[in-house]
Amino acid sequence: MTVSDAGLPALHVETTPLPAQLDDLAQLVALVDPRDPLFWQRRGDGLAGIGELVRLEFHGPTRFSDAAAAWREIVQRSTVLDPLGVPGSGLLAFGAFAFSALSEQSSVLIVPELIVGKRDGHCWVTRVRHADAAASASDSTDGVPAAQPFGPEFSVTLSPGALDHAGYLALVEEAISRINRHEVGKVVLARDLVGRLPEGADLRRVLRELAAGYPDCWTYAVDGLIGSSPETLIRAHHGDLSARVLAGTISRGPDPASDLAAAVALATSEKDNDEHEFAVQSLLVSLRPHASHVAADEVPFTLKLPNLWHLATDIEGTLSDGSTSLDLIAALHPTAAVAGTPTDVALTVIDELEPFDRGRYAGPVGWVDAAGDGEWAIALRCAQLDGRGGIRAYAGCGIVAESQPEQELAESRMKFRPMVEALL
Ligand SMILES: C=C(O[C@H]1C=CC=C(C(=O)O)[C@@H]1O)C(=O)O
Repeated sequence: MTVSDAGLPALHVETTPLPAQLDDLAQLVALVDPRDPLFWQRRGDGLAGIGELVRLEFHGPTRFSDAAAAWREIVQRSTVLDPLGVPGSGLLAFGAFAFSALSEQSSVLIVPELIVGKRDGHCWVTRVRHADAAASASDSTDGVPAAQPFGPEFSVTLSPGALDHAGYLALVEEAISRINRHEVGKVVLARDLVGRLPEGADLRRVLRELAAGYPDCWTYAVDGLIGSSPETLIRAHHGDLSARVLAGTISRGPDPASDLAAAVALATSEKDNDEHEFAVQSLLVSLRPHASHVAADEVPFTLKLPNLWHLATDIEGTLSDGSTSLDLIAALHPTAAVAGTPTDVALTVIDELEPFDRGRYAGPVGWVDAAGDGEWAIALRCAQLDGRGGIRAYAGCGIVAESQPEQELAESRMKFRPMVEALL
């Protein structure tokens, strides 16, 4: 953490309901910083963060518990006036966590100065300041700040990074050999694409493309991590918990008949159902100590996205131990959808085989509020910006005994599509 416990701030937070004036999704995304956006959105509801009032960084194996402890302390010291009480109103921090305890990349919690939110027909603005700072003149105006016009269009071509196609095929072959030697049951292996953003690129354009193209996914931007994820790691609201596990993938068909055939092939594929079951079980095992009444459908459903079909299982439960959503992501990460099974062996294999640091790819991304409630996705279909124009996108595939390297390469290409197309 960059701030010692003693240095954790006391905040004054005030949410003001707004007349429903944010009907248009473009308006919400237009509010964020074009170069360093803080953003969270799904199905037209979302949160735009403006300004960075508090930034906490964490590293290593204690990154989640340090973040949970720091957040508890900040909440305890702060005053929150929130007459609305809907998910996302009041005090909140956006967060993004590194996948690996060994990552060089920091994990962050960021409290914006201003949050504009839209949820279930409610719109609001939340203003946050240090408790000992005088309220500024703008605090007395209840409106939404004016959006800056969008910058010029730009295009970024992504090309293979640390791992080219041949390299990825070899990696998958190696993973299959290890699975056949019973060293590991399933392992998720990723590859990367790299590119350069033009000077001054307006990232709101990328977010707008992602949100419009993937409205049922979580479109996010936190500290240069940008993407659109279909996978909900955990949502916590007043004790109700929900998660969506995804694993098992097939390409969309080019016409209705072949598209339906693809969905049926996925739903009946032993390989994909095995891969999926690993992921569901890993989430259930990690969630049960914190929840009662945990329920999951017995058979996965096929989730249709614009670029592919996934096998999906929705899980619900009731929080039983007072954990915050930060405690829960600590318990659930990494699921078998992004690591493998058994988790510790899969992590070692990933570490040995992948020739790059995953950074925050496949880590939790989302937000936490003053009650500890929050929404956290798994950071998939994403890219990380390095602040100097460099951009690195990631996509991975669950490898099991029946995997075919060429098919996994093709699958990773489909998973890159959201970012590749949003940057074009
Ligand atoms: C690891 C990724 O996807 C996971 C989520 C859904 C389906 C997956 C699969 O079928 O392999 C992966 O487990 C990724 O998109 O980079």
